[in-house]
Amino acid sequence: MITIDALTKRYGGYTAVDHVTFTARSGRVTGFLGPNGAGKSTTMRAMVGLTDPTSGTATVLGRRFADLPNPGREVGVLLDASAQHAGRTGREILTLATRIVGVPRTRVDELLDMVSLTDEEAGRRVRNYSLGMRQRLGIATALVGAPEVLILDEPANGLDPAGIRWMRDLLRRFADDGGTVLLSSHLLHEIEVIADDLVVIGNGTIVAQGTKDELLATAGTLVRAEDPAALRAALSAAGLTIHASGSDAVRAEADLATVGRVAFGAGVAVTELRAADGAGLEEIFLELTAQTQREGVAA
Ligand SMILES: Nc1ncnc2c1ncn2[C@@H]1O[C@H](COP(=O)(O)OP(=O)(O)OP(=O)(O)O)[C@@H](O)[C@H]1O
Repeated sequence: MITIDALTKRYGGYTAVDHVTFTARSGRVTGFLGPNGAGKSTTMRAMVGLTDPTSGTATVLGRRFADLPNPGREVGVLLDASAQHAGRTGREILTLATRIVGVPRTRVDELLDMVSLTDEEAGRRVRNYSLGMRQRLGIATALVGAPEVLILDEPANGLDPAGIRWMRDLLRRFADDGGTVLLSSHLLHEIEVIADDLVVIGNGTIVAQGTKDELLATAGTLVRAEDPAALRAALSAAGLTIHASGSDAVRAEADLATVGRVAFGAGVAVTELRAADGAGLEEIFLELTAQTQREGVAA
């Protein structure tokens, strides 16, 4: 379990993280989601003692990271897959990690197997690794001490679709065995298939959190009609909050039955009616974090 309580980090007059509070629970994969510069890395660095909070606390398994007796046995950390020594081979890096954490060298082959790096790949220097291979090696390094908690910053970066599926299965098994997983991403699609819970950060503050299912439910209903203007008018007249979705569809903040009834009552012929699901969640994410989007995405 990871507990973040009113965590604030200021750099001079700039507040990078502002009273952030959330919990990543054991047995769950928690996705930490936010656009570039939202404060994800700063929060994660504070969790593992690399950044001193200005105020507030971050604890892992009930203790500050610095107070854990052998952190490598309790918490696996991957903050930057490119931070490994480029001149060492993958096997050398893992062997060193086993010595630091204090586990038998035989663990290296188990780990290589776990992250699907072949013997030949493990013998190459890291400077010749693709980003995806670096991520696999980084995840293997995080797993060296068979920790209870995993903290991974953008671990899906550089992974191809098969790699993302592999990581999802690995993290799922880890959580199903009772582990706690916190992983960050600025891409909703990467995280929504993996995460059970979501914490959304924008501009240094938490803008939404809950189970993925809860957040999906708030995504509402996607509806399309032959006459979009009549549909919008009917939904608005019924007091529903609506958002444009694509060129002519509408996302309404209401359940399927309500939206269907309103359209039927107004005599509007509907051509599509479904739960807004992932696409809706993406819109919510963009709306919630709109102020922090450099590209100025409209809410
Ligand atoms: N050492 C520092 N000094 C000053 N500002 C910093 C420092 N570290 C981070 N920041 C600022 O704090 C804000 C949050 O940065 P952070 O790296 O936590 O964001 P992020 O959500 O991880 O973004 P990304 O998805 O781009 O990695 C940014 O505006 C960043 O410029």
